Amino acid sequence: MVATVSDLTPREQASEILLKVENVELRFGGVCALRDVGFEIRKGQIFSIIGPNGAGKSSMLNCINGFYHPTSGTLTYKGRPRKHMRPYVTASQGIARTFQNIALFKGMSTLDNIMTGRHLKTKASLLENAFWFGRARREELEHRRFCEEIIDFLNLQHVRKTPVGTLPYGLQKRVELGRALAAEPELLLLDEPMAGMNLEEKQDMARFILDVNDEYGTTICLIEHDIGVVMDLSDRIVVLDHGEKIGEGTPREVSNDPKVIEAYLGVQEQESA
Ligand SMILES: Nc1ncnc2c1ncn2[C@@H]1O[C@H](COP(=O)(O)OP(=O)(O)OP(=O)(O)O)[C@@H](O)[C@H]1O
Repeated sequence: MVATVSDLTPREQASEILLKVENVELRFGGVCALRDVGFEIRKGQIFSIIGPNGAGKSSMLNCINGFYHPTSGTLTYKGRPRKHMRPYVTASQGIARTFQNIALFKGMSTLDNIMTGRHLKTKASLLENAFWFGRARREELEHRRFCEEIIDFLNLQHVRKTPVGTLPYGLQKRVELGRALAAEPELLLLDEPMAGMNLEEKQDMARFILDVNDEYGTTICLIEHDIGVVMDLSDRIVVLDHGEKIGEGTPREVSNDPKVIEAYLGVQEQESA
């Protein structure tokens, strides 16, 4: 199926390509999760991937952060094509992500969970860390200061010492965002950050995503089923269906694309009616 791809706005053209996905195919035995998928994410964009259940959205994020390896095709990040890259390598190159299902240490506090996002920034040796002297001590104080800034930024001060397992769902999702931000990502992958949230929690999360993009300059790749949120937040959207790209463009272009309406948006409307 040939997807409609619209022109970029002048602002998008002016910013460089951070991630280029070309002809990516991903197979699990007989299941083709992604087939010939391609798109570009430019620096500073909020880029969304949408589509029905099983369309291949999470598989795409998993390819970007190195959790899955495409069967064929290329991913080029910051100008360098890469193959078979492990998640810790992609993380060290500035790609962070949150998960569809919350993946936090439930018994640990908000601050300690966010601190775990700093571990790739640690340079002190095992010995220095074991005895907490010299570089280890200095680093931990710097990391703590950085994480406290994130806590302020995300309005989590009132729960900074609370074990995250006792927090309401919306706040846990916010802590997960904080942990991803602690890694100072250039590209932040958000897998359904609003799933299971009430309206107020969604509005808060949408505001934080915009603030992260605006204040930290972080490029964001978002998967989200709430179409209203996607249309409000995104600079550009790619639409997948059965592993194939069926549309791409601005929110307005995508929402007027007959193929996208037939495969996804029309169904969404019927479901919410
Ligand atoms: N590890 C895996 N092993 C086998 N099949 C997989 C695996 N991961 C994904 N798939 C299959 O790939 C296809 C795409 O799944 P994926 O989770 O990427 O879709 P999705 O668009 O994220 O769906 P949802 O919106 O429901 O999360 C599905 O058919 C799924 O069953």
